[in-house]
Amino acid sequence: MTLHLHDSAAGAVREFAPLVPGQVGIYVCGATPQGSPHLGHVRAQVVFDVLRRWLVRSGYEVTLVRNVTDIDDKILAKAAEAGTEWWAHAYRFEREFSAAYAALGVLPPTVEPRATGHVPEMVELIQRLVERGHAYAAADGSGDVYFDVRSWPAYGELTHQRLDDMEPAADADPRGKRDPRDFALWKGAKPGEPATASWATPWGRGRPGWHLECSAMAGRYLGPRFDVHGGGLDLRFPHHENEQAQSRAAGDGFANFWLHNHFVTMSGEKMSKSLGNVLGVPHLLETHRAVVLRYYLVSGHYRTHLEHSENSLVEAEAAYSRLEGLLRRAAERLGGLAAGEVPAAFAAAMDDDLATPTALAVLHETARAGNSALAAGDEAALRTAAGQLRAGLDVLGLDPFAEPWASQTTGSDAARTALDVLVRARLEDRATARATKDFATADAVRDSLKSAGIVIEDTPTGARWALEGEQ
Ligand SMILES: Nc1ncnc2c1ncn2[C@@H]1O[C@H](COP(=O)(O)OP(=O)(O)OP(=O)(O)O)[C@@H](O)[C@H]1O
Ligand SMILES: [Zn+2]
Repeated sequence: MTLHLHDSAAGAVREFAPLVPGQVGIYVCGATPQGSPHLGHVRAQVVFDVLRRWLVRSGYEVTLVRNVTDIDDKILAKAAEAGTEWWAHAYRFEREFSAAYAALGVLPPTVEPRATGHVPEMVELIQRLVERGHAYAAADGSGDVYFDVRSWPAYGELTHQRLDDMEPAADADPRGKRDPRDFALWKGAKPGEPATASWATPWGRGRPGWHLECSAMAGRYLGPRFDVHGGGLDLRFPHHENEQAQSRAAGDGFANFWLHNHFVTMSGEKMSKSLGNVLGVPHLLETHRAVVLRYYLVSGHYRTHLEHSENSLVEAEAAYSRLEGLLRRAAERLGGLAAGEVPAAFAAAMDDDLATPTALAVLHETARAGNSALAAGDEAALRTAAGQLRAGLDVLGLDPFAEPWASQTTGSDAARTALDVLVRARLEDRATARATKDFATADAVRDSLKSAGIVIEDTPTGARWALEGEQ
């Protein structure tokens, strides 16, 4: 089977074929850094990071562009509230987003363009639209420039909507518009706004409309036509519909596939700053390992919502510890461990529209096979299973021996060595007690270790220990 992806524009799963053999260009809508990142924001980036890793593993060269919308009405409003410069506000939270992505093992994009650095590309795109009769300067002299939806019969094609059924675009004063559904490409500067928040254009000073930014940046780095455009489900309309309309109306083919991730939800509702039901990433990292948060995000299919609960993170910790535990024991037994090929069933699941829940189930099967091989002393089978497990986890960004996780465990490795010395001493006491048939003492040792979360397994070569959930 080859890779198949659900294309939201087609409303169906389609076979994926890159426009240029061997190369894939992906554009993912990044953050509007008006506040701190929450778990939902990170889910979106983890989803496209997994797609990228799977494409790379499948032999493609991937260019991934993720923008930062560093100028926006909400940023201006929040900065004014906080009494800071908008650009300082945006950059502060941009850094928080970068830190959250890095903490969860999201690989840096190939390039991360900021909207404010691409005004010339935006002006050029508007000019093309004006020349082709698809954009016009507002009649009220506000300096706004609008996309003329009636001039583009394909408007609505991405989300399968008819123009007549659509609501007015609420992004600017409707008085300057030819049609209330026309959306702003460019927003004229208003009195009282900071001078630094506007740029000179043929239509006067102003700042970019949100949709225009993404079209301009995608075009700059990926060209007029590219393979995949991604983002959260909430961006399908109006953001992505408008991106596609303006790029195609300007003569660009734009995205070949549209992928949309579903939400992290709480009580069934999208985790969202405006609803106030957010869990900040730094806050979650105080009580959960980053790799476990990532395991949890990957454990759901990207097209289904992921209802957050504390219990699901506890389950993720137990499930990931099982996989990690086998890898650590295998590395210990084999004196190191190389990644191998992913299991065939894992590849089939990933090719089936990134079916990560199935892919993870395959990895748990692989770990079980590894555990049996370990117990049976079959090193060849153990090497194969553990190598496959590492390869699969690497695709999901969860390989404990790869960065960023490998260096994070250095400290705990030292702690683990110390623990090993202490536990082994207790195991020797137990062995001595058993040898003298003092079973009461032997059992007391076992019980006291158990109450500390340490389980003992008696093997033909002596007793071994593991942390609960790891065995
Ligand atoms: N709860 C969520 N689950 C999954 N993805 C999300 C969630 N919230 C936002 N995203 C995605 O994160 C990316 C960056 O979003 P953006 O900065 O525009 O935030 P937003 O949607 O305005 O967030 P909020 O609703 O919290 O204000 C987008 O692709 C968006 O769809
Ligand atoms: Zn976008």
